[in-house]
Amino acid sequence: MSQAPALFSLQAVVKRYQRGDDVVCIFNSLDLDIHSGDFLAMMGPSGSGKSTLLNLLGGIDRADAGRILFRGQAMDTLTEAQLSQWRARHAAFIFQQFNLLPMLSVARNVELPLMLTAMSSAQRRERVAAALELVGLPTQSARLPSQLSGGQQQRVAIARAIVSDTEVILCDEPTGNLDRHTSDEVLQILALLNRELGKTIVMVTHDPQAAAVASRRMHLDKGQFLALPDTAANAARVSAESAALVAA
Ligand SMILES: Nc1ncnc2c1ncn2[C@@H]1O[C@H](COP(=O)(O)OP(=O)(O)OP(=O)(O)O)[C@@H](O)[C@H]1O
Repeated sequence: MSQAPALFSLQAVVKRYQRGDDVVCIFNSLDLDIHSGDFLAMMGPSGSGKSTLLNLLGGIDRADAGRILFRGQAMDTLTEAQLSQWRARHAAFIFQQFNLLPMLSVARNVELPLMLTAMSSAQRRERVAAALELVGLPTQSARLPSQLSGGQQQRVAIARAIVSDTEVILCDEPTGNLDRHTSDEVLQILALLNRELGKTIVMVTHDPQAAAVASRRMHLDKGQFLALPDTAANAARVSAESAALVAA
């Protein structure tokens, strides 16, 4: 029986940046498979290339050499317009700074990714309401981002990321601006999206407690990944989930 291809397969990926007269090599030959349903936490020193990798996965940046396959199809052959279409259908981003538009209401911020689709305004309203419900903010739709706490703003950003129902969510330090309690709330929502809706999540984080929520942890250093062992807490969670699945 043939095995389904990885969702993302990075093969001998090279990424370099020009810095003044120098060329800095971020990835010399990076290999990585990410599977559908993974919740992958990426850790590593500042400047090791974690955000660069998210940008490569999200089609915002391109590799200088090597291949990035999505479901077995090469992303590097796509034109810029095709890449934008691919992003709209397959990948959403969540950032440390939330990146909400301050002059738009919560509902309008969440609706933005749908404005490029053929959906009617009634369909868009329905989707926005469902997304805000899912992140626990059903009554905040008319407010402006500045009227919300940091944790609530990040939940709006999560609603915006899920409103198009993309299968991949790419998170760059999603809890970097939040206190512990609020971070935990945001992480629980991400875990729920992964567990209940099957979203594939790739999360860059410096926070070991955030990484512990993921099902797979990797450490990026000097252009290569090391898999990190499961924590006891995570192993217990995975085993409880497996037991629940077996019982179902
Ligand atoms: N567009 C760019 N042009 C030039 N250099 C860049 C560009 N983007 C990133 N870099 C450099 O590439 C390296 C990796 O950057 P990246 O942001 O991916 O690291 P990171 O691991 O996410 O860091 P941090 O944890 O501090 O966010 C850094 O040295 C950065 O300065």
